[in-house]
Amino acid sequence: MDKPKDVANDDKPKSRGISRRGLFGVAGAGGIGLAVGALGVNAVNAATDPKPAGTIVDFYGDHQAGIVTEAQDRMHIAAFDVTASTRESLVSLLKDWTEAIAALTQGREIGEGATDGNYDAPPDDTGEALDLGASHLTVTVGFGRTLFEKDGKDRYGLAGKLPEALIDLPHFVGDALEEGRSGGDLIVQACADDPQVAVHAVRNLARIAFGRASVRWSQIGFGRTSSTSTTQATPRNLFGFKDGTANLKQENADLVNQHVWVSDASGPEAWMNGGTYMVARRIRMHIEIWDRTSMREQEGLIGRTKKEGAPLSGGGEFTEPDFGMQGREGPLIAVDSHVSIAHPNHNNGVQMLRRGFNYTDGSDGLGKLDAGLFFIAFVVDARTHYVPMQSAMARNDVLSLEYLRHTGSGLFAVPPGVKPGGYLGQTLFES
Ligand SMILES: C=CC1=C(C)c2cc3[nH]c(cc4nc(cc5[nH]c(cc1n2)c(C)c5CCC(=O)O)C(CCC(=O)O)=C4C)c(C)c3C=C
Ligand SMILES: [Fe+2]
Repeated sequence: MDKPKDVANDDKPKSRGISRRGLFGVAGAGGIGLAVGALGVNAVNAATDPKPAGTIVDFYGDHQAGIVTEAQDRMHIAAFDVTASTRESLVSLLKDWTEAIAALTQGREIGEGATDGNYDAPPDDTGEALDLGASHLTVTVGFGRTLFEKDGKDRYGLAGKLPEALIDLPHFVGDALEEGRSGGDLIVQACADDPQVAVHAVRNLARIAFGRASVRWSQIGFGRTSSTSTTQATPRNLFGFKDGTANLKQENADLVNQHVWVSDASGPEAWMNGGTYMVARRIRMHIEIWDRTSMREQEGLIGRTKKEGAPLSGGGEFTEPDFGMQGREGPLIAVDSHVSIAHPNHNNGVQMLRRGFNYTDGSDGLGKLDAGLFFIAFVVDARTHYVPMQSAMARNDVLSLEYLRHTGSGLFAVPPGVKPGGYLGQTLFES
């Protein structure tokens, strides 16, 4: 099946003027796979009017949106396995995605729209986001290690451009990773105010990818667990604690430049300048056990108060923790508490930009909620900014040891932002 679909994409008309009737006329002979593959080719050349600017996050810029831009409340993230048989076909996918994302993030319909196309063909846009506006949609795209090299094969001539920082994350103590929730050649993180807008974006990008990439895993997140701007209130995670208090915030550009954006890559890695690395971990939380844990123990495990999110050493939510302050039985913030283990003072000064989401996927076979935190962090280098902290947590953080289980994992190189007329990943393919 791979070949005909690729042929459909690789043989795409050079002129954008081809009619959908023509495309589907050809597709009719080749079956539905060809039809949808062809749709992806021509998916975004007719645009409806942009929605009011108030809910639009600019897609174009030096960096991709969806990183330091204000964290929205809803997310749909999907990893893809690339099935394209040529480099050209992969590039055509990234170009089609770029055009589609530029439209979607402005609240525009894809292609000829959800209702205005050929009456005898499936609509270009699936339609469920009609009337919902842009909803602050951001779509952030990244590349997994396997895009560069898979099973010893350099499928797309990218092996020489594999950044050293795009490692296979090591196994951490207690990891219970599921293959079907881990890895992927491409990642697409769609965040929005409205869940249907985020789901619509991923669904339509998957549709455009048909024949060139297929969804490997996906996750819906329903509530943000971080703030990325000082203008945002700190949300709560499913343990009921404020999460994101000490997060890196967009207003602190110096720290963001130091800890998030790649700026000194050179030679074959220069394409990553302006980019970053996304760590994604699906972390199941043992909600039922937590709910039977005393308030004293809950606060001790986190190292902050539940109500205000203030450090147990005193002050308000944004007071710096004082790890030396002693109580009757030792430090007020326990050395094995989560914030102590995660604090930059105990991690060589490193910080990360967390942008995770609460999730629930119903209940497991034992009647327990399959719920937790889909952890996402953006870092300049996971080798310095994630692996040591996660190793320490996996070994010493009582919260992690007793209440958390990592079930999914991924590390992705997120290329720089797109300039008008350019496409996602252009620096990788054209440098
Ligand atoms: C390896 C990195 C981290 C993982 C994994 C992680 C999981 C995780 N965290 C919470 C709840 C909270 N985390 C908080 C702070 C915090 N967490 C990390 C890193 C990881 N967390 C950092 C770097 C920090 C900031 C530390 C600091 O500088 O003080 C907090 C406190 C509030 C806050 O600052 O955000 C909570 C609460 C859960 C529930 C969880 C996995 C499910
Ligand atoms: Fe944390």
